[in-house]
Amino acid sequence: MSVLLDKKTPVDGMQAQLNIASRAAARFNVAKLAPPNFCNTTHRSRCLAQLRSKNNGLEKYIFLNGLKERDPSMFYSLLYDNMPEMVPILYTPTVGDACKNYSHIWRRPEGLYVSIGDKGRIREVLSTWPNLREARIAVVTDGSRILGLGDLGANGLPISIGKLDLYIAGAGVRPTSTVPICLDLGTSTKEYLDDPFYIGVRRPRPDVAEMDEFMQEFMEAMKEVFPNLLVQFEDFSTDNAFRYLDMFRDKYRCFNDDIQGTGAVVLSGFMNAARLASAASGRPLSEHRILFFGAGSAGTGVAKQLLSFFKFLGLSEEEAKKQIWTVDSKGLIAAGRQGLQEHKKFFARTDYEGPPLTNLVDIINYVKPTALLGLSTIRNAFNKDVITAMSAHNERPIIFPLSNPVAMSEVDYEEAVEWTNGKVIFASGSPYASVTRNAKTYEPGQGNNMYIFPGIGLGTLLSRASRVTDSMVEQASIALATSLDEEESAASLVYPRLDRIRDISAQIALTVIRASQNANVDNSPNLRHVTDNVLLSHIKEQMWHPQTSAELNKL
Ligand SMILES: NC(=O)c1ccc[n+]([C@@H]2O[C@H](COP(=O)([O-])OP(=O)(O)OC[C@H]3O[C@@H](n4cnc5c(N)ncnc54)[C@H](O)[C@@H]3O)[C@@H](O)[C@H]2O)c1
Ligand SMILES: O=C(O)C[C@H](O)C(=O)O
Ligand SMILES: [Mg+2]
Repeated sequence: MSVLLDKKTPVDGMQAQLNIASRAAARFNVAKLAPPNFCNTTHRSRCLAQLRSKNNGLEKYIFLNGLKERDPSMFYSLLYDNMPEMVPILYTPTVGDACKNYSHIWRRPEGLYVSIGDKGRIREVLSTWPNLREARIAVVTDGSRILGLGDLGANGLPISIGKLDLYIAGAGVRPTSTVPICLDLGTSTKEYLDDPFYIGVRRPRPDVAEMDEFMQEFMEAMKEVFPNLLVQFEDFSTDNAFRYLDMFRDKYRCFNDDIQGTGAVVLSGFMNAARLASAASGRPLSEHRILFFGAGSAGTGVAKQLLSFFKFLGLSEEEAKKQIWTVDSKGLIAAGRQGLQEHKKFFARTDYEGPPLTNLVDIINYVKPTALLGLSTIRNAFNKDVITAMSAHNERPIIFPLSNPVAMSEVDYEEAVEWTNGKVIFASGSPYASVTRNAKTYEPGQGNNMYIFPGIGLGTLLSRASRVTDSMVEQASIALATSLDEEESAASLVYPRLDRIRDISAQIALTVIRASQNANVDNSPNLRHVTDNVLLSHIKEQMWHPQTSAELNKL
């Protein structure tokens, strides 16, 4: 049985190695040095009250980070029970602030840095990780495109930590089996190079050849040092994101969250959104027209995955491609444009030969899309004119401003509701609160890959799949789309509520395991011969659980 799988054990390993304080806390109880009226249940409420007393997101992040160090069992227990409140702090959007300021708020080592200077001895550096034997999932960033915030260099580590917290809380992956990694290759951001507190190497980023050599050595060393590891690539700048996925996906157990995870999560939300829009307009599903504003790693990854939406309806790949238009900073992407980057060529329109179309409203009036998806990092790009143009063509326009964090969102929920008279079908990358208008409450969806990667990871680990195949990712997407319960469907949601994420991750893991078996990349033969019900119970049994408050009390 895998080490991911022990249930209800207190957290130690990596935490204990890095957290002398947590051991001190354990001794504190044993030695009965607690204050006379100390009780863990009250202390739990005290911790929550302390969290809520902080004035801003970054302060809350720092508080939670400290709690994780002092008392990891309490931290995970609180996170598990309060995901809708705590996820936006540990993850998007506040993790963006934590990254930007990481060199200033840094308190202790909490992940693995592999620097460009380590080239030639990366294996040795990786071997210093405290929980070598237990390691199962690494989230690896090079800090070059953190959310929509640009090149944050070595400050990118919190994004890996935040993703892994979601694996732990959202899929029951054991904390000691997670490995947050930041590749410290320099930064092109002058502000950091000039900052006396900057924690990374002070140099510009390497050229492609040097970076490729580094990455080859890194991935080989990862496989040697952590033979059971799944690698999730996160927030690499677009060219590198595509290149390393292509270079490594058939050789190592890895996937790229921004390309594949985002593709899967948006396909899933789009399937539900298209049904709602078609119910209002009577338009056949196969006639949806999708306009992407932003054609980077995320935009292109999502567009490729959305081909499946049309293929499920019987369209060929060529026919499916015709339903998709892409826009970058130079306007509508047409095949005739000179110097198109490689990843933009696939969706470049061959049927547009006019002068460059650069204004989004003009593009909408030309394409007449049913859906507008933003992955551009351009705040407020979907202004009132844009949303009004979408409304003019659609009874219920599908508007997904997917850029993160909130400060990069193409449109805020309140405005989208206002400008469409409440008709919008909406999902954003970062969380928004519900909106009440004319006594009616509208609830936004959150189209964030956080709904997908925990289940893909869990399924990959339990099946011991040697690769993450396209079919595993696609099946994950379908499982998410069909996971809405009755109440969520009745409320016309396009994604399930976050507090159900564990159940959903289990469902996703099941389909990922089945897809790995169908692709013959699985290495857990026992799981092949059980029914889906038995497999689902097995998955749930394998999930790690933080201690409950009653269990904490017994310590
Ligand atoms: N919701 C999610 O789960 C999710 C997942 C991954 C990425 N994202 C977000 O998507 C955004 C983009 O990520 P990426 O990796 O693709 O980044 P990127 O920098 O590679 O892509 C940005 C794209 O937007 C285009 N763009 C920039 N300015 C523009 C303008 N003025 N007009 C039109 N297009 C413009 C660029 O040409 C490029 O094609 C980020 O904010 C990221 O946080 C969200
Ligand atoms: O990190 C997120 O919130 C989603 C996504 O991976 C992103 O890069 O924006
Ligand atoms: Mg990302």
